[in-house]
Amino acid sequence: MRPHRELLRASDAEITSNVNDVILTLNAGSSSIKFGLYTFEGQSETLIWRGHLDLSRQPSRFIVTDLEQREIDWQETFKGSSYQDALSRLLRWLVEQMASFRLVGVGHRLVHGGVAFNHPVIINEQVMVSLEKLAPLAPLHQPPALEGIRAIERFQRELPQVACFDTAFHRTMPFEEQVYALPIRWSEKGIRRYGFHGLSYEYIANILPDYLGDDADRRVLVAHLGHGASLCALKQRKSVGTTMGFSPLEGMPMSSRCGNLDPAVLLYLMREERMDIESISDLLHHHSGLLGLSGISGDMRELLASDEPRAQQTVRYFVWQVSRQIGALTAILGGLDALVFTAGIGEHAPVVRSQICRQSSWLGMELDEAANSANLACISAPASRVKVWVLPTDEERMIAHHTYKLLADQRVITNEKEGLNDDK
Ligand SMILES: Nc1ncnc2c1ncn2[C@@H]1O[C@H](COP(=O)(O)OP(=O)(O)O)[C@@H](O)[C@H]1O
Ligand SMILES: CC(=O)OP(=O)(O)O
Ligand SMILES: [Mg+2]
Repeated sequence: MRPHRELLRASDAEITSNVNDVILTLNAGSSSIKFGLYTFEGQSETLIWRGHLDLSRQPSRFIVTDLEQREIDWQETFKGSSYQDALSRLLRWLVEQMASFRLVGVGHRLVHGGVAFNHPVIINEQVMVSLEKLAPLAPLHQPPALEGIRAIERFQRELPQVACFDTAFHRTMPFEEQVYALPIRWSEKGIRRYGFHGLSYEYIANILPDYLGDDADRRVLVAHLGHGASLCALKQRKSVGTTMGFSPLEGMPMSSRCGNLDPAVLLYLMREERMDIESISDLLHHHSGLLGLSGISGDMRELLASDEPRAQQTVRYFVWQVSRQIGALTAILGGLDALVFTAGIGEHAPVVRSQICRQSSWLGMELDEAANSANLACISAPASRVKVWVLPTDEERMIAHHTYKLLADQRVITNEKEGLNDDK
């Protein structure tokens, strides 16, 4: 199940770098930071270490693993539980590693790129001003990512940093997917559907031919089911529709986010319950979804392990809503050839996959339950008309790829190999 690195090659055949030069990737989430360290030999990136700082449980955890997923550093707890504390812990660890490596660039996942950012960009002050303006549209993700950029700037001022956008992959969606039925001037002002999880979908689109062969270009739905959850409809491996919209709140219910909601509910909460903007935002982002419905947990692992009827009802609700959206996006595609599960729930919860496929069996989807339980790559029965896959996503690799390519194209990273050889 390892990704086919060839597909993620930089197109410029000239690009090479010193093997000790590394790029750091940062993927800031609402309750975690995922990071990776990559070297670039020739034209393709190689992961050295990846790590995870989990702030959702106390004590906060800092874990670093190598290519074989062996833990190479493990700090059960570190002082404090804020995003700042986590970043400081990460930067301290990085300094310890710099005896063996030279950090030449940092790539960040920026959830929101608005209409302006269709491609990765090198970050400067002007870019930062634009990104800060977009922060209110993704309050769980954009502020921590911006904090990460500032922290790296304080750490090493001259280090080039690159922003890679979740929204960029969805710019191929047609007009019908990109606008709301508001007077068109609102769309021109940026009140439109952007879509998210784009780096994850781009990665899956890149590796699809390895698994699906020629069928990769047919009608494919990707279900990114993690802490946040969305679906993306792919035709010729380009996004033609997605469930998230203006912000990562739209679409399916998520860990603590509500998903689709009649806008009249918000008007009611303001008018009748006298709720202010901050409390509504807190309700929709932090207290809704699986957590709000079950009253138990927003973590699918805990819901699946619980005997409480409300936990089981919440899992059924999630399955129902995902299946509903599978039907809607299949209509946009005009039929379905393959369904791909990815991200935390998609990759690790066979029970949820099985229930979703059972509810979508009317589409011609039939699982091989043994393959599903074993988390194999192809989990559909041989006779299934719609093929079903489990493909682990890798947003970090996508960020590393974009960062290296952009910095090399712009000659911000230079080829020092010859110089090194001369020294020998
Ligand atoms: N073994 C598992 N079974 C069920 N759900 C799981 C499992 N492992 C992880 N998850 C779910 O995946 C979520 C995290 O997914 P992930 O893609 O890492 O999300 P994010 O990037 O948004 O933090 C958790 O909230 C948890 O509900
Ligand atoms: C956009 C989004 O919801 O991201 P995540 O799933 O990482 O929270
Ligand atoms: Mg994620």
